[in-house]
Amino acid sequence: MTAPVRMVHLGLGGFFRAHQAWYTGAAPDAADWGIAAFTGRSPELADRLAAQHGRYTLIVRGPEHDEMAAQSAVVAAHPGTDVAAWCGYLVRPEVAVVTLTVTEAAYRRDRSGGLDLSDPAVRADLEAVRSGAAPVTVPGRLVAGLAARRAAGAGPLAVVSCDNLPGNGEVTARVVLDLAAAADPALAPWIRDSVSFVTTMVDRITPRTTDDDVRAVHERTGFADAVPVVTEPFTEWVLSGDFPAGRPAWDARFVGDVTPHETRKLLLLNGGHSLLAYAGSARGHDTIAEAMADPVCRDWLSEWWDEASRHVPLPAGELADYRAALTARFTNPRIRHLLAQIAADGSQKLPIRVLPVLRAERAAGRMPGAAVRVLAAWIGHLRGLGAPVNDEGAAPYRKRAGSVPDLLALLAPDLAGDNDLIKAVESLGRGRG
Ligand SMILES: NC(=O)c1ccc[n+]([C@@H]2O[C@H](COP(=O)([O-])OP(=O)(O)OC[C@H]3O[C@@H](n4cnc5c(N)ncnc54)[C@H](O)[C@@H]3O)[C@@H](O)[C@H]2O)c1
Ligand SMILES: O=P(O)(O)OC[C@@H](O)[C@@H](O)[C@H](O)[C@H](O)CO
Repeated sequence: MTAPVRMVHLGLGGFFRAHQAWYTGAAPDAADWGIAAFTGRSPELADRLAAQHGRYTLIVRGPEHDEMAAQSAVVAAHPGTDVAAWCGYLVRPEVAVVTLTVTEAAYRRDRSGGLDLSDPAVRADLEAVRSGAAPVTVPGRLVAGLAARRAAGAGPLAVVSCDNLPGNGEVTARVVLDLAAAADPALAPWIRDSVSFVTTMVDRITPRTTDDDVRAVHERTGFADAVPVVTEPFTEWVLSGDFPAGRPAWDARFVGDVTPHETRKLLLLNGGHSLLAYAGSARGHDTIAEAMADPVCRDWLSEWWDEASRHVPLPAGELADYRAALTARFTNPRIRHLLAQIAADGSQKLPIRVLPVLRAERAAGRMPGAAVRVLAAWIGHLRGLGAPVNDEGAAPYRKRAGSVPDLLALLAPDLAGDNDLIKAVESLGRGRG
């Protein structure tokens, strides 16, 4: 029997299906928790998944073999443009949880961390929310859905961001409340009272599915699955916040403060990924595992982990274990995690994954060679080295990529007067030719 829809997801992609949907399907009360999932933008995955009634295969790819399991937590799939269907779920009192995996850029923040009200798409959505037309951005869709819920008297619910952003619950609350306050003064107080913005650390490496994966699923299971998902055996989910209308009995960790866990993961795992994406692709590698087989990249990663670990508030033993586990995960030769996939949206990722270490090290009077290397490698990438640039926010940085001081003035104005840092970045850039 199909589970009733009690969860709604925005950003239907690989990671959501390997992580939140997997946790929901594996929960002891899975029969009570169906998910209606919406793509962020293009309809393609929704159409393909809907044609399979939401069913897909999760390929859990270990270093030696694959395990394949049919997944059924997703009971409806819709294109993100179907705002009527989106609001149609949010007005149901039994819908208790909204999850998000929409990428860092989709939160549309300005430099202060609030909603970027100068963004034309945000301004258009402000008008759309006011006039009852269909919004396009993620904050716009959330606000439209919450306005519909309020009007229907459907009660409180939880919004759970699962994107790689520090304080992703607070980030989501801020952009939603900024838009709501600008659109309808009565809506923001209702959201403050009725919506719980849960903060999470999510972790499961999920590379893009390839045609070989599609073929392998068909051969092994007999199911002609057009949209299987590949992931690694490791998985982790740490959450902090309330679920006022209930939640599935996920086998996750619930804590008062996610910060130490997210700092560990964002700096060591994601920061390490970004280092390899820019510096490793410039050395001719295509995947994380290939870069890990290069002793030069391995040394660079180890330097980064030494530097970043100083700024993770966890015991040394725990960090050593995490590094060992990360090494095993990154060297899994059967996971083809493309450096080009990880390199995308660097202008959004560097400030989160690398700049906190750079700032803290400079404040302590040290020159952090590894953080400088990631920055120099990203600048090299903007100049055309390694993985191609796939980043909507990159244009102003590309214009300034010829000058480290100009680029720094835009990326991190507080560091722009640091001449020693500028020299260090420039000299690494020269060294890389
Ligand atoms: N892939 C991983 O290993 C992994 C692991 C942990 C967390 N995450 C988080 O999940 C996010 C999605 O990763 P994925 O692997 O599922 O990617 P994906 O490309 O498979 O899916 C991304 C989804 O986000 C939507 N989207 C992208 N940009 C958007 C925008 N500007 N506005 C609205 N929607 C947008 C897409 O339409 C799609 O539905 C990542 O950005 C990251 O924050 C991913
Ligand atoms: O998903 P992104 O684009 O934010 O970052 C790319 C990778 O660093 C990321 O997806 C990791 O694989 C993931 O965070 C592991 O849990």
